[in-house]
Amino acid sequence: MASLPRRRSQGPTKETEGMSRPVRIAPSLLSADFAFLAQEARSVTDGGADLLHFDVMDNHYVPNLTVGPLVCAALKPHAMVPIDVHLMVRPVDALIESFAQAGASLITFHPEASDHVHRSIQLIKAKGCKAGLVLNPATPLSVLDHVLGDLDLVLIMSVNPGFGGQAFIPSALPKIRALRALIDSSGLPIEIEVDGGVKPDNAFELGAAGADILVAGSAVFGAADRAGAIRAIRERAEEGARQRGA
Ligand SMILES: O=C(CO)[C@H](O)[C@H](O)COP(=O)(O)O
Repeated sequence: MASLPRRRSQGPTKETEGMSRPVRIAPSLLSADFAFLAQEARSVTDGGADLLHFDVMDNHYVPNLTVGPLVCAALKPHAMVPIDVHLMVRPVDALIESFAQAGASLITFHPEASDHVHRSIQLIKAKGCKAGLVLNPATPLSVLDHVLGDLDLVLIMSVNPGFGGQAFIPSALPKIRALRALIDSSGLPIEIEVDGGVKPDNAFELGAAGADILVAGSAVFGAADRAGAIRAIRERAEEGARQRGA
């Protein structure tokens, strides 16, 4: 498993003062041309992507149907960066081992889709992957109350899950700020990922709110210059992070 670079949740040190807080970009393959998945993945990793975001939808937990572990395993040899698997399936546990074997580095799931959230998190970690919990727009931060310390990452959905190309839901911003404050006060090295409607236009606000990883589907795969779109999202997000003092 490729390990994800980690950063302690802490303010600027003497060494990092004045430096940009890194924001990683994870293009969502949901917006790629699935007939040419390896080439599509290559186009964004050559363009500077830090992760490949792999959306798994079951037409049950969410109203769409995408791909499973076979496709993830087929993609793995062509993925030059870690694969970030977002499970939008219910139940989740049965698929965790398959995706770990298929080459996922990070697996995220929705608390509403697991009968035993703590057990699902431990299962992901036992299979050697980083574990993340996904919060839908209407899911409160309080679901993190007793599991925050077990997580590597929290994914804030800024659209309702199921489709690419939706409009960003603005209430995600105060939620990201509140989560940033919670994580910073805990001192834990937990990252914040944001998914849905991410574009160069809102990347500054997302970086300023405290996002560490931005998922972008249509804004990257729909751009004539994919490398330019990745660069623009990252640069604006890092400007935002600097403004916040991160
Ligand atoms: O998880 C998702 C939808 O459930 C997608 O990753 C997300 O919507 C990305 O697409 P876009 O950037 O076009 O909004």
